[in-house]
Amino acid sequence: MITTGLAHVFTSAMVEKEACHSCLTAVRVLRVSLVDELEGQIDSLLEVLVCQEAFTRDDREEVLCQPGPRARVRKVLDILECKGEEAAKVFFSVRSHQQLSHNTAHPPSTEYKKVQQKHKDILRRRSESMLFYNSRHGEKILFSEHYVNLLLVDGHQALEIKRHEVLAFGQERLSLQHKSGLQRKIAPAKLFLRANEKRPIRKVLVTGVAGIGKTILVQKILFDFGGNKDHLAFDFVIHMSFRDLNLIDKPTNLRELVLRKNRHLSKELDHIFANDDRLLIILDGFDEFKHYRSCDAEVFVTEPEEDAEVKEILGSLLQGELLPNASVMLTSRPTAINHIPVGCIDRYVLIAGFSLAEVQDFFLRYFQDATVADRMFSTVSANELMLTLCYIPAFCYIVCCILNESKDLCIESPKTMTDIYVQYLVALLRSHTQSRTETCPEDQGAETIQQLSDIVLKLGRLAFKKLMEHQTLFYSSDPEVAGLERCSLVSTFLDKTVAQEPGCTEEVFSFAHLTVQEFFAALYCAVTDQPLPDAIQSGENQNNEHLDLFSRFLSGILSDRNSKFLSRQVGLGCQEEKVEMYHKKIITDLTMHCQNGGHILNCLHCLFEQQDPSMVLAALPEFLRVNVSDETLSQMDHNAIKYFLSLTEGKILSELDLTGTGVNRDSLRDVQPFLHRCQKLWLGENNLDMDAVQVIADVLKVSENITNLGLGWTNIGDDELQALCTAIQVKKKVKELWLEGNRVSHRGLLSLADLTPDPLQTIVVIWNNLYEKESACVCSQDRITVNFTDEEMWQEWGKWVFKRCEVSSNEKLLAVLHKVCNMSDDSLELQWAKTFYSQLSQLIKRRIQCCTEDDICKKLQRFDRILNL
Ligand SMILES: Nc1ncnc2c1ncn2[C@@H]1O[C@H](COP(=O)(O)OP(=O)(O)OP(=O)(O)O)[C@@H](O)[C@H]1O
Repeated sequence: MITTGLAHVFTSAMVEKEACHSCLTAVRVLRVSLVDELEGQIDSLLEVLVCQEAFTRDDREEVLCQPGPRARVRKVLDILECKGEEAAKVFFSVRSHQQLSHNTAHPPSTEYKKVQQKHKDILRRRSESMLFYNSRHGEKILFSEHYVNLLLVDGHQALEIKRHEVLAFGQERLSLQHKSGLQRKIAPAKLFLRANEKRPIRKVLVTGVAGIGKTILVQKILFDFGGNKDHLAFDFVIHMSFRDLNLIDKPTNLRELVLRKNRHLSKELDHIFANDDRLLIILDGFDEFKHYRSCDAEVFVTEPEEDAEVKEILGSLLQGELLPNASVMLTSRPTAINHIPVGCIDRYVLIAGFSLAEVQDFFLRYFQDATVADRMFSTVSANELMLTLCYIPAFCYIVCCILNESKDLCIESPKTMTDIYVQYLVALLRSHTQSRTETCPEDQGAETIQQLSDIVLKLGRLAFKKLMEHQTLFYSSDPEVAGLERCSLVSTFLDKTVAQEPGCTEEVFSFAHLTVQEFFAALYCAVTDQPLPDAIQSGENQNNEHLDLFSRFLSGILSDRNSKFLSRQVGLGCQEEKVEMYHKKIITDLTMHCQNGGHILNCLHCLFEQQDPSMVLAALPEFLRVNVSDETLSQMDHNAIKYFLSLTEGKILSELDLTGTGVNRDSLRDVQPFLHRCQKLWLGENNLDMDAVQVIADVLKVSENITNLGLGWTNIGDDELQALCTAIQVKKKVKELWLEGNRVSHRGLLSLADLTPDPLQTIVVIWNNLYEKESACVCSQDRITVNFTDEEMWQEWGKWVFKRCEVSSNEKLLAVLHKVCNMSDDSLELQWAKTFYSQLSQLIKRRIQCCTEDDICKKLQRFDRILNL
């Protein structure tokens, strides 16, 4: 134990006289006055002596056996005399602390108050500009105008919640933030207060992933304290950052550490330390401390003037050996927290970032103009993936910068998801490598571009391997993860949660979001000789939906502009053969899906990511069939679809299948300019109100092409049908109208009567509000089908559905099976139905044989059983 600095151990004039002697002599000389002085605090003094191991438990028992406090003090002094000089030193040090904290009862002097005000003014001045990533030197962005509330919550995060968050998208991701914050939200000013807590909260650890706002929270506390706005009950707040502390490489002491940046405190520092219960010390960025692994060493200092290594001084402060009553706020990324001395933290706080309202507020403050902010925010919300990561303020900031630059400089704005992620990666790498190497001379130059790209590749490898294994959480025991732990940059991208399992705790890592993992995986695949996953190489839609985003990112990274950008910024060049191979693959897939009507959405996204119109010309399929059915489409999906449709301008679309995609009036208006080019337009299983039907009617009025229109299960009633019939009358092109599962009654059927047999040759109205007798006269025209009797027509239908099933993934196949297995027994007796269902059953069996996912396999088996009953 280091226990020097005896000048502060003795406080009275008498002590000064004795200072030349040893502590043991002082115990003897001061015996009488010590008994008087300490009788009121002997119990607490005794506890501290035991804690500091100057006294054993047996010593304590011996003291406590004495009758009354004065006798106890005498016993302590007796024991000290037996123990010798070291123990006497500790005793005086403890006594000195007790005296100092006793002094706090005195009202603060005028000088103390003056220095306090000066310190506040300085803090306010220092924190009034926002510390934005990459903000230009001298640029003044007012903190008060740009700070957005951060969501602070108590405690650790459960693993299940973490898993859910890593997988949630867009609005859902941001509303999870909101919900999880509701019960546990803390205001920055209340960090050191907790209801129902007997023990004071002195040591608070604030954690959160890279860029979540830890440093900005520190700034907020300093800013509010400086402006007398906070309600933190402290006289002084002293801020130190580990980046800065890294520059000190010789022994120093707490007094010097404080004065380095706060010379103005020198005159009153003794009093500030003496009033340590009114002092808050903020230590920011523990994970950046070059000695963070050795902070829990058992070497302590107990006096502010005692020289020691920085890590020893800070370790003592955190563990309450030095200024035991001072409050300390420590911030750190989760990666480093298990190097924080165990047991010293009274409260764990997690910064969860922004929820939707804060993201909007951020945009408003950034753009400073409500209209521009709204416009920019809608651009981001239209892009679900982009919105997902906006819960991280740094991401939010980078997105705004990118949008702003493209607005101001008229440069190309980021068009695709990959563009944004690439910029995010580069901005984080730049910001973190610069600041770290600048402040760690011993590391200087170590993190060269080469090393940077090595780390990115290591992360990419981990992301890729785990993605292929369908894993989003990785345990520290995994060798792949263990190999990464020692790189400082890794924590910029990997988030750490501590999992509490019965009997043990384990660290669990994840990327900030699954999309970030997919991005890194794609980057790895693009720049190394790692072969493409089989499922992607084959171009089949089956069993590879979990790789959809991965393949979009891959396409984006292999695109000309992003590959050049990445090679310039991170030194990672894409493999030339891969660029070409992927190019060809997109063209082949596009052609194939257009021809066979397979689900094409992901392929359209890959095309969109490339932003190369020549690829569509190269594809030139004979038919244009665009099947994006059975998936609720987001705005991003619409953008990819529209991009393709606009590139094929002037071409007839043999089919556009928007079945079960959640389209409504607005989304139909969005694609309206393209709809008239369709021959077959399938819009079934979407809830279509009169406004949506009106959009379809408008298209029908001008289209020379639409011959088949599918509106099954769209909740259409007689009025909507009437509107459609009027529109069909204009061009008289529609030949087939599918209206199964709606609310059409006899009245609706009457409005169809005029359109049969010309132009409408087939109208399917099974499962509507029709009663046999009533509709018998209209249905006597055999063009209108109200049940399954028309063998030939249903045979055609069966063929069409079956073809679709063949090119569908297992998940889509299951969605179709849900629909088509809902038939009455009578209908199943028909010949077409027998053929159809037996083909289907064979297809299911084939799929079961090569299905690798258990749950899907079980569902397929269930349908197989139903079909074979
Ligand atoms: N509350 C906030 N209001 C406005 N902007 C914020 C806020 N919090 C963070 N930011 C933005 O995010 C950036 C990163 O924040 P900050 O440096 O505080 O993150 P951090 O958690 O300390 O990250 P790291 O662990 O990487 O050091 C800031 O530079 C700022 O642009």
